[in-house]
Amino acid sequence: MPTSLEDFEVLSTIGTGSYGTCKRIRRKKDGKILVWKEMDYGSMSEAEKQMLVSEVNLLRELRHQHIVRYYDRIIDRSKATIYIIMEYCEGGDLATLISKCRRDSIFVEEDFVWKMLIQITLALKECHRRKNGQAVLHRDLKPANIFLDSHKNVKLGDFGLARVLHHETSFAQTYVGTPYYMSPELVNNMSYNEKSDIWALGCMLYELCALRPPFTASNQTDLNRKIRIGEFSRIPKQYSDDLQAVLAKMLRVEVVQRPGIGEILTEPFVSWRRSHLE
Ligand SMILES: CN(C)CCCNS(=O)(=O)c1cccc(Nc2nc(OCC3CCCCC3)c3[nH]cnc3n2)c1
Repeated sequence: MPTSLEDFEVLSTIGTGSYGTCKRIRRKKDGKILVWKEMDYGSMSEAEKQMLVSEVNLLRELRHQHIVRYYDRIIDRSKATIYIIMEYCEGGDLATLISKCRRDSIFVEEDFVWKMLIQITLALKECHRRKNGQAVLHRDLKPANIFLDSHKNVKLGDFGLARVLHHETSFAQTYVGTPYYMSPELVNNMSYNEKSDIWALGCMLYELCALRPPFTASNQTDLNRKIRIGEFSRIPKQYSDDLQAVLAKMLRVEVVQRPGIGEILTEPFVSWRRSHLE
């Protein structure tokens, strides 16, 4: 019996993202709280619909403790809408957490930053693991795509949907928000690669500490220049030199000098902390 909309009760709207609306829902048969993301595919071309189908199929394959779990999808042809049913992350997103810390002038605990580093790196490791030759590069690593569960563990979210939006129909979404986390290789119009996700992770962890991105500017040209130079101030003094050192490696302008997923996980103070976290 395929899943239908009637199997769920809509509880509230969490927010509207670049691709549609996210709602908190309750599954009637067992009361489980989930979310669904409503996407209107009415204005998509056949090619885009095909991309959406393949992205949702990739989502279905990603099973990992630090990746938001995909449950199911419902297609309502009468409304040209697809509902993607996913795990509900009670702790909200990292963007909201950072803006609250900035507003209240409180810094994130160093142990939480290390936990973020380890758990997001493990999630990226799963994504980069080649699935029949198809690497699922995230392409859109940013605080608004990192969610927390009820135990403040990381859940990397909104996979693939970011890629679907990089298609021309989502012109508006592509240019919403400043790409603070753009890597030097992307600024230089080179190809996106696994280490571009490492750069974005470095930017995100830096922002978690400093409550602002490592590179900021009032226009794209100045931002690109700063990213190409790659100079940034140390994270606030209450954070350790160890943490500063790891972030500095992840923010190396030269791709070949930037550590890969494996090197990060074998960094002495990362593996030590990892053993203490698990
Ligand atoms: C843009 N923000 C101001 C949004 C305000 C809303 N706060 S918040 O910090 O996201 C928040 C608050 C409480 C619970 C949750 N849980 C949650 N949210 C998801 O997506 C949020 C959605 C992403 C696209 C943009 C709109 C919001 C999930 N996706 C899969 N599981 C999810 N669990 C999120």
